[in-house]
Amino acid sequence: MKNPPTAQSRTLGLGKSMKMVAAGRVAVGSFCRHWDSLPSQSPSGEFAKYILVGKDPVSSTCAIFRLMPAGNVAIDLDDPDCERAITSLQFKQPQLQIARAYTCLPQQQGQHMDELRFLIRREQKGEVSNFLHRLPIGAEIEARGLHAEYIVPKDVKSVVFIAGGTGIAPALQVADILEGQADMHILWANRKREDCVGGHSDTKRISSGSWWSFSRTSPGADTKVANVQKSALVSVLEDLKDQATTPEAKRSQLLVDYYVDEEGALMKPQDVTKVIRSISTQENATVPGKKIVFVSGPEGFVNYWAGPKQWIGGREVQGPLKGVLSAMDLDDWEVVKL
Ligand SMILES: Cc1cc2nc3c(=O)[nH]c(=O)nc-3n(C[C@H](O)[C@H](O)[C@H](O)COP(=O)(O)OP(=O)(O)OC[C@H]3O[C@@H](n4cnc5c(N)ncnc54)[C@H](O)[C@@H]3O)c2cc1C
Repeated sequence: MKNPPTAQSRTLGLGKSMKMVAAGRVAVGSFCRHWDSLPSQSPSGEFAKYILVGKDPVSSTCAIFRLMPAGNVAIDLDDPDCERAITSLQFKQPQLQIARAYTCLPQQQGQHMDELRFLIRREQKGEVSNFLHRLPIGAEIEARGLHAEYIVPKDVKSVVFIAGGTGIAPALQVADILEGQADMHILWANRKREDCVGGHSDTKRISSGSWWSFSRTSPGADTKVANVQKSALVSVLEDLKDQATTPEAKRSQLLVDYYVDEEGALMKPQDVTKVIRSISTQENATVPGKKIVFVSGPEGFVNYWAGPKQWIGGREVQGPLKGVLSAMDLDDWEVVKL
C-alpha cells in the first residue's frame, strides 16, 4: 500500500457490491487496469465532490469515513471491468495539491447505495491522513477513481491473505468478491488490540514444542474477547464469514485469525506455513484453480513478508519475491503484493 513517488497519484477502484451506485449520475474519471499492465502515467481523472457524512472511530488512530456525493457528479462505480477488482479512490489535500489512495470498504447491509466507506489511519505527521481526520462532519472532500489494483481471477480456489493494519481493507474486498466461492484465510496483524476489539481467531494455535498446530475453534472460544463489543471492522469480518457460509459445507469458507503485537501474539512465518499447508491438504486439493497469497499493509510490512514492489519507468510492478515468503516452500501458490 504505497503511493507513487510523485504527487500525481493514481486513480483507484471498488468491489462488486458498489456497482449500482452511479446510476443516473454523471460519471467522471473511471479507470481500471490489469495487474502489471499499468499505464506509465495516471490518467487525468477529474475529482468529484463528496460530503463527509460520518467518521466512526475504530481506534485512537483509525476511523471509518462515510461519504456521500455532494451534487449530481459522482465517481462511476459501474465499470464492468472492476467487477472482481480490488479498488480504491484518491482523496485530494487541496492546500498542498497532493492526493493519496484509500481502499473502498465493501458495501454493508443497510448502507445507502451512494455511500462510500473507507478505513483511514491518521499517520503521525502524515499530510493527507491528518487533513482528512481534521475535517468536520459536513466538510467537502474531493475524490477521484476508480482504480483497480488487482483483478481477482475467476478460477481462484484458495486465498491466504496476510494483512497488516489498514491492509485489512483489500482483504475485506476480496472476501466480498469471493463470497464463499473459494477458501479464504485472513491473517490480520495489528500492533494494538484497539484496532480489532472483539475479534477472536478461527483457528486455535496450540503450542507443541517449537511448532504450532492448528484446529478450528468454536465461535467465542477465546474467552478474553468473547463478551467484548466488537469493533466495526470485526463486525464486517463476521458478516463476511456469514456470507461465505455455504449450506453444503455448513461452515464458512472464510477464516480469520488475529495477531496483536501488544499481546505478544506476533504473526510468525510458521503461522503462514501452517495455514498454507492446511489449505493445500483440504478436500479441494485436487480441484484445478489458482492459489494466491496476498500481502497487504504498510510498506515495511509488505517488504518484510514479500520484498518491496518496484517502480520501473513510472509503473509500479511486483518486483521479485523476497522477504519471509521467499524462503517458504510455496509450491504452486502465487504471491501478490498490494
Ligand atoms: C492502493 C493504496 C491503497 C491504500 N489504502 C489505504 C487505506 O485504505 N487506509 C489507509 O489508512 N491508508 C491507505 N493507503 C495509504 C495512504 O494512501 C497514505 O499513504 C497514508 O494515509 C499516508 O499518507 P499521508 O499523506 O497522511 O502521509 P505522508 O505525508 O505521505 O507521510 C507518510 C509517512 O511518512 C512520514 N513522514 C512524512 N514526512 C516525513 C519526514 N520528512 N521525515 C520522516 N517521516 C516523514 C509520516 O510521518 C508518515 O508516517 C493506501 C495506499 C495505496 C497506495
